[in-house]
Amino acid sequence: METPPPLAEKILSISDLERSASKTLPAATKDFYNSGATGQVTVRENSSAFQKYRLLPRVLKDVSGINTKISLFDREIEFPLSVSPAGIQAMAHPQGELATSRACARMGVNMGVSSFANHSVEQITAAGTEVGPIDHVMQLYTMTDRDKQVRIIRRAEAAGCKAIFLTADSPVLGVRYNEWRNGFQPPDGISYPMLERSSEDIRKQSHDDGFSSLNSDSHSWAEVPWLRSITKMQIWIKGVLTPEDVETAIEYGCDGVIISNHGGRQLDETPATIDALPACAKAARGRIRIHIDGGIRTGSDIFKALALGAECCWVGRPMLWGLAYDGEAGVQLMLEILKQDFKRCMQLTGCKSVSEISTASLGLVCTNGPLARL
Ligand SMILES: Cc1cc2nc3c(=O)[nH]c(=O)nc-3n(C[C@H](O)[C@H](O)[C@H](O)COP(=O)(O)O)c2cc1C
Ligand SMILES: O=C(O)C(=O)c1ccccc1
Repeated sequence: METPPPLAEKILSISDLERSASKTLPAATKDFYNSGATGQVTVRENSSAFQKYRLLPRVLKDVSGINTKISLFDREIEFPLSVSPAGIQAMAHPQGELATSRACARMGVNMGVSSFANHSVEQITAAGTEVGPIDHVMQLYTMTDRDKQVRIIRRAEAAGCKAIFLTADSPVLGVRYNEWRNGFQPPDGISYPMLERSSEDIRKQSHDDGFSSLNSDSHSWAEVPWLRSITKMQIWIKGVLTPEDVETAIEYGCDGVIISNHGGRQLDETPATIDALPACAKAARGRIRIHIDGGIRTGSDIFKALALGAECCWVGRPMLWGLAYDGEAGVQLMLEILKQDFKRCMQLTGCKSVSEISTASLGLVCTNGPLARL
């Protein structure tokens, strides 16, 4: 067997990682991971919308002994970031979710387990826990087979997951031209153990048909009391974009919401999550936890999201690029880049702890005129 070439490139940023990973992945996998829905408007805007904000540093502030930590699920994580649940990680690296879990544990952040993971929740939580303290959450869709859904919940509980992330933005998959053009299917040998689907089962259907045969488009808020009646895990709603739905999540007694448009992969032309965040955070008035994902690629993106009212950010594709680049070490590198970048951003804006990050450090770029204060 040939030895692989040394990792020659210097990876300093998440865009370096994206570039490198996109070269190594097969075209259909790269398209599946990187694309958004329909016209690609939201996937692009998720990242570009951060650019309307500028940072306003306060100078000559003592930032020695800076603390980037936040509390989540009864313990501290190293900085306000975790890894979103994303399916089919074994296409990026054979170790897939096991490598992600180990890297998250090594870096002191948490991880979401997709119900379309290629390893079981038991294996994934064990892999991380062997390395260090880490909390996992189990992502769920509303499924056609309720008994199967209950089995997933019981397995997640037994494996120590702290929360269910109910993905609420996907009664059906979004319009994914790339998948249809490429006839996208996961490669042979890949299974979905949480969904009890073997590699042979998966290859009998398109990804789109497989998704809709497992998940139900008759989902509703009634899912929440049902989940509450069968589990003590926290219940979070993933995919909220409006203050109205924040209010509803509060009425239903949910523990948190993820302001998310599924990385622009579901309904295109939804707002960038950083643009949806302020109204959602305002509606929450501290009554429910507000987290965000979508387009976060730098430390200043994390900083801006916190300033605008999020408690914590999550990243999806950067983890997949890290995995494709170098497995566990690649995901660790991705997290290290974001952690160091966020820390520098705090130091240079003059914020010594996360609680000091507020709109006082942000300005809004106006096309004609000076920076608007928030
Ligand atoms: C390849 C891929 C697979 C995903 N699979 C799931 C999934 O199984 N369940 C889910 O709720 N979200 C899934 N997501 C959405 C992520 O959880 C997250 O919302 C999104 O990736 C965040 O945007 P970002 O990739 O720009 O960071 C997936 C995203 C990608 C890119
Ligand atoms: O592609 C996605 O966004 C997604 O949610 C998903 C669903 C099933 C398997 C893999 C990814």
